Amino acid sequence: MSAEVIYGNVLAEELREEMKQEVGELSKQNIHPKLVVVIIGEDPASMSYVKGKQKASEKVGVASDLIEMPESTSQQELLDLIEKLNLDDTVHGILVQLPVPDHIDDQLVIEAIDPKKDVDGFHPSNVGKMMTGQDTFYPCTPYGILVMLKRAEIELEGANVVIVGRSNLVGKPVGQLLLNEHATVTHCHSRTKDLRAHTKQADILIVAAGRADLISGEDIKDGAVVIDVGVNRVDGKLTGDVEFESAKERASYITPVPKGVGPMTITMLLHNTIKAAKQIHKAQ
Ligand SMILES: Nc1nc(=O)c2c([nH]1)NC[C@@H]1CN(c3ccc(C(=O)N[C@@H](CCC(=O)O)C(=O)O)cc3)C=[N+]21
Repeated sequence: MSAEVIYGNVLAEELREEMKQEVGELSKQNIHPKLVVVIIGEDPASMSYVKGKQKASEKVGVASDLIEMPESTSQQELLDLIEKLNLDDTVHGILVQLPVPDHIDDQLVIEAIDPKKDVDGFHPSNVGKMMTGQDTFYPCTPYGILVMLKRAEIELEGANVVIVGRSNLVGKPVGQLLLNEHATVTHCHSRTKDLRAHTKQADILIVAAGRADLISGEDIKDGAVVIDVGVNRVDGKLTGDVEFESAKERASYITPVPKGVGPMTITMLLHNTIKAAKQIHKAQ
């Protein structure tokens, strides 16, 4: 078998076209969705994602401001900036690019963002809503994965989903979203005994461990759906957590890196920003 490749960039393009129409409609009601991205320090990888966000926003017609702060920014300065953005009625979405430098407590930063503007879906209030099956901002990468699976018409109800990685950004929330869709979810991580025994059982395998080539063809079941969330730089090239060529031979569907989950993450960020603007202005 050779898997069908799910190109996130193609789906992202379609969704962005739809969102562009919606932004056009909103502008007639004098609503202009605006995202502010805050980045601290000059990590080249972070800068590259942030540039992607700026470009996509422009295409969709979402205003996107970038605030670049030096590595030496104090925690209080950052919290003050967030407070100012919380109170600014023209700002609908606030994203602080993670990771932040070590001298800043990331959880404090996440909790400082007004949950109504928390387009990353990281605030405990929004995480709690997601966990209890309420409508809220879902974290962008998990939400992007859910949309990809649904668009490919992959059966989620009763599916054995195995997730490798348990971060607050991806592993934990993607499991929650798929549990809400009635999947049977197993979370694996660095302390899991016999990882392969688990991954081999997966109808849908989601790999978000941050280790290049952690998973290869021998680790997956014939006909599995493989979602690669890895973003590793190896010799300057972006690569996933899945050894693509061998996995592709076994899988029914597979996402590549790049052009897979990444572009969908950005798309769902714009979706959340539009949603925030509508909710703040109580638009239809
Ligand atoms: N508060 C916060 N929210 C985030 O959502 C967040 C974050 N911090 N910190 C970093 C991670 C990583 N992330 C990516 C988004 C898009 C691509 C993406 O579009 N990648 C392209 C290629 C980009 C390239 O070539 O560099 C692709 O996969 O095709 C990748 C990674 C969002 N993150």
